[in-house]
Parts: sequence; C-alpha cells; structure tokens
Amino acid sequence: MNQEARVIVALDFDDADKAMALVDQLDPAACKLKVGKEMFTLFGPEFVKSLIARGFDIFLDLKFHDIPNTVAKACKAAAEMGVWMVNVHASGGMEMMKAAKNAIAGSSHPQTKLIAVTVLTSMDQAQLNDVVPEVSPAGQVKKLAQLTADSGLDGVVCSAKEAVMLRETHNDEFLLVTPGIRPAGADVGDQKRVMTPVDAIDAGVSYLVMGRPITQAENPLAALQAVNQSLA
Ligand SMILES: O=C(O)c1cc(=O)[nH]c(=O)n1[C@@H]1O[C@H](COP(=O)(O)O)[C@@H](O)[C@H]1O
Repeated sequence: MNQEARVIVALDFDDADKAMALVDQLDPAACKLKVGKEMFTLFGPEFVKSLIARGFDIFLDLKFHDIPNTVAKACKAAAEMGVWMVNVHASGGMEMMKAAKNAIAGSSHPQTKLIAVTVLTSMDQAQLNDVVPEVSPAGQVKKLAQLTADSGLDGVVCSAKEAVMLRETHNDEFLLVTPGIRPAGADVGDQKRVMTPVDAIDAGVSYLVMGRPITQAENPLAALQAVNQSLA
C-alpha cells in the first residue's frame, strides 16, 4: 500500500492477549491503532509502547478534559510516550486547548498531533439538548471546530455527517477524524451519527476510526482489507 493508512482500528479489549492476537494480523502500512480509556486503564503506557515498537502509529484516545495546567501536563506525558496523536475535549475551552498544544510543542516529541472532540458520535439532538439546550449537533460541531482551529490544534473528532459542512471553512490540513463508521448493513450499536467508509472519505474525512466492525468481525483482517479496498 503506497498511500498513508486512513483507517484507525480502535482496540477496545479488556484482554491484552486478545488485542495482541489481532495486532499480530495487522500491518502498520494498512492501519493505525487507537488505544482508549479501557485498554490504557488496564494495561498502561507499556502496552502503548509495545505497539509503537511494532511500528504502528498510535492514537491515544484519552479525551482529556480538565483545567489547563492538568491537561497540558497529561498531553506532554502522552507525547513523550511517542504517540502519533492525542485528544482533548473542545468543550474544555480555548485556554485549555492552547495550553495542551504548547505543552506538546515543548515536549521531546513535538510532532504528536493534537485534536479535539466536538460532539460525541453517540449523541443525537435529544441527548445533546439535555446538556446544551437549543443547538443542533451540526451547529455545536461547527462552533467547537472553529474554537479548536482558533486554538491552533491539528483537527477535530466529529461525525462524518459534519465533514462536508466543516470542509466549507477548514482546508485539508485541518484533520477530521471520524468514529461512527459503519460499512453498509453493519450493526450500528450505540453510535447515532454514522456513515459508510466510502461516503466519509468522499465527504472530506481525513481518518476513519473503526472499532467493532473490524475487531468483532469473524475475520478482522478481511474486514479491514475490504474497507481499504473500497477506498483505493
Ligand atoms: O474519540 C473517539 O475516538 C471517539 C469519539 C466519538 O465521538 N465517538 C467514538 O465512538 N469515539 C471512539 O471511537 C471508537 C468507535 O468504536 P466502534 O463504535 O466500535 O466503531 C470507540 O473507541 C470510541 O471510544
């Protein structure tokens, strides 16, 4: 594969051996990997470092959301682990995002990308309005993406449904990383704002985050290959 891998496989396992059995089948040229709250809480930095040692780009998805000083220090620690990408919640505000960005820039691994979560892909209008009244998911994503760009971050996590709208104001340098990706006919699970891989890339998405459609497939490698072929 000559093109950079666009699929980020979400390793959401409660068992490191099961995760490694999957990783053993995967090629760093064909996908990147995401380590989230479950696996990081269970297996920590050593697990992340073992994946980096195998040549994978790692998105450390811990969605930091705290006061600026705390988030900045957490992001610096993540960058110094050698991860490719780390994230915070955009709703933490500009001061928090700028502090995080500056901390990474001053770390020993300043190339680590920093992106911000806008509105979780598991939220629909009703759930969002329980938290923030009288806004649509698209409206809230637009506002938080602008705040993220103004804070100097590398991009956002959003749903692919918002990609076309965001590409009207943000060029390709601004990364759109989208979970909630489901091949046609796949089980949606708890995701609400979903799209197929091909439609997402056509809409201007930079990277597709895919968990269960690959990790829970009977043949995960074949599932990943089918996605990559559909994008070729
Ligand atoms: O930041 C994320 O990665 C994320 C943000 C978001 O809005 N929605 C979302 O599903 N995610 C993550 O993306 C992955 C999606 O997994 P699947 O629904 O199994 O494909 C999970 O690891 C989630 O934690």
